[in-house]
Order: sequence, then C-alpha cells, then structure tokens
Amino acid sequence: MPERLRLATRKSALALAQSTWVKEQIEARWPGVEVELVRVVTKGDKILDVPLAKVGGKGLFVKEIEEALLRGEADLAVHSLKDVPAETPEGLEVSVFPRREDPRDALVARPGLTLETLPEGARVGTSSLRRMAQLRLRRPDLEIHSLRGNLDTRLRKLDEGAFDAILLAVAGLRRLGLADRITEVVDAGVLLPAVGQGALGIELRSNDPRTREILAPLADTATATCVRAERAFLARLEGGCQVPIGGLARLDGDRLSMEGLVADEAGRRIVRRNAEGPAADAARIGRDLADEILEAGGREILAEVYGHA
Ligand SMILES: NCc1[nH]cc(CCC(=O)O)c1CC(=O)O
Repeated sequence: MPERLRLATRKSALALAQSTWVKEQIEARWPGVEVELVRVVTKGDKILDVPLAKVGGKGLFVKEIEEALLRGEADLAVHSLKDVPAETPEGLEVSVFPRREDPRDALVARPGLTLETLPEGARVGTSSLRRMAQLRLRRPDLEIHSLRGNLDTRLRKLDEGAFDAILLAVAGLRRLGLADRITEVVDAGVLLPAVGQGALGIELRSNDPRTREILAPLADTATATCVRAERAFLARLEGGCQVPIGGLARLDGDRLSMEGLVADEAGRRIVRRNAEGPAADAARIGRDLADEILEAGGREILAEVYGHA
C-alpha cells in the first residue's frame, strides 16, 4: 500500500496546475508516496461579480482550505503566496516555498504594444489597486476598468475587445502555458509586484512532521529568504487586499535588497523606499522598511484607506 497524502486545492485552472506540479514533485522524489487532490470551493471563487477590493477580508481564497487542513481532511495545500494573509491560523504553517517563478507583472495587449506605447486613452483592465495606482502614476491618460475572473475569462474579455490591454502576473500565465500571450514583462521599477507574487507557499499542520519531511526537498532557500522579508513587510503594514501595497526582495549572494511601496488607490500619493542588509536579517529588513514607509507618509495613506485614524 502506498503512503497517501491529501492535497487540498481550489478548482481554478491555476490552482490545479500548481497543485498538480507539487503532486508530481513529491511523487518523483518519494516513490512510495501517492498524492491525492481534494477539491475545495472558497469564498473568492464564489464571488466573481464584485471587484475583490470591495468584497473585503483577507485571504478570500484561503479560509476554506485552511479549515479542511485543521479538520484533518487534507494534509497540505498549495497557495499562490500573494493570496495568503501574513498571519497563519494557530496550528497551521505556510513554511515550504519552492523556487519562485518570475515575480513581475505582464502586459497582455496587441503584439508590439508596451505600457509606454499604448495609445492615449487606451482601456486597461485590472482590479488590482496596486496595479491601478502605479499605472495611474505612470500613464494618467489611460482608462482603467475593473476586470475579475480567472485567467481564461480575463483573456477572453481582452480578445472580445472589451479592453486594449490587461495586466496579469507573469507567473500565472507561465504556469498555465500561456506565456505567449505576454506582450511586455513590466519592469519592477515601473510596476512593483505584490508581496509573494510568483512564489508558491505550501501549508501544512504544525504538528505533522511526516508531511514536513516529505516536503523538505521541494524547499528553495533563496525563495524562503526573500519571502520572509516580504511577508514581514506585509505583516507590519497589516496589508489587506484593499490597499495598494507592493514589495519585492532580491538576494545577491548573502545580501538581501528589498523595495516596497504604499500608494493611495488614485495613484496620487505613493511612498516607495529601498532597504538592504545581510540575508540572515531578512525579517528585520522587511519590518524596518515598512516602518520607514509608515513614517514617510504611509501611515496617513493606510489610515485613509482603512477608514480610521
Ligand atoms: N490574485 C489572483 C492571483 N493569484 C496569483 C496569481 C498569479 C500567480 C502568482 O502571482 O503567483 C493571480 C493572478 C494574477 O495576478 O494575474
């Protein structure tokens, strides 16, 4: 009898692609282990007609999955790390980070177009406040419209002519074999990605050493260091999905550098700062960067967006 692990997954094409990839990685390294996918529907999957920022609440795609883990109906779950809140519930941990995909955003438009060369007044679809704010700063002439749904839906709306361009994460497109739709990989200096973008986070019960042992070979140290800094940054800002926050850490040898920003959704005010230091101090670097941004005006922006002083 093979040893069985149950992997809780959402049913979206991206979630299934990511979960299947992890299943294959585990089974390739552990010939005696079989991974079974357990499908779970989350609140974020059900509410598709309202902009995500208005639905509110952190971790719209994560809660039901975590409940399945806590009830023991599944042993692990694979998340797009950027959808995972900074705080993990008692008894669970998001602690295994496979090697990160490209963290940047992609422009999908007619071939040859870039953010710079989009015609004046072009219609751009995105529901991410982070993307909106940075886009408005760079190209105030563009018309930005809300766009939700899974990747296929968004690409279809573009193809039907509802938009001249849309913005998506490079990583999701690559994982679905849709990289040929990318017309420009946007520099992080222009569109700073979301914290954790392009990375997977694997969640398990803290008291399950066997699952942790099985997952250990999938972990990538450099990715873990970068996301530690980014998630410490996010935790300090108490970032929910209603606030345009960006953060990206990079590792060069044992030096970590990180860039972060907080913006208001109109893109009128944007506070952007850099930090660097030894990789061993990743969490402190992320926290200090958040504090610096809060001091430099980020606190007022967050207070306004959250609607309290
Ligand atoms: N919020 C949706 C979401 N969550 C993760 C990805 C892409 C993959 C990733 O960033 O790891 C996407 C789609 C997108 O932003 O284009």
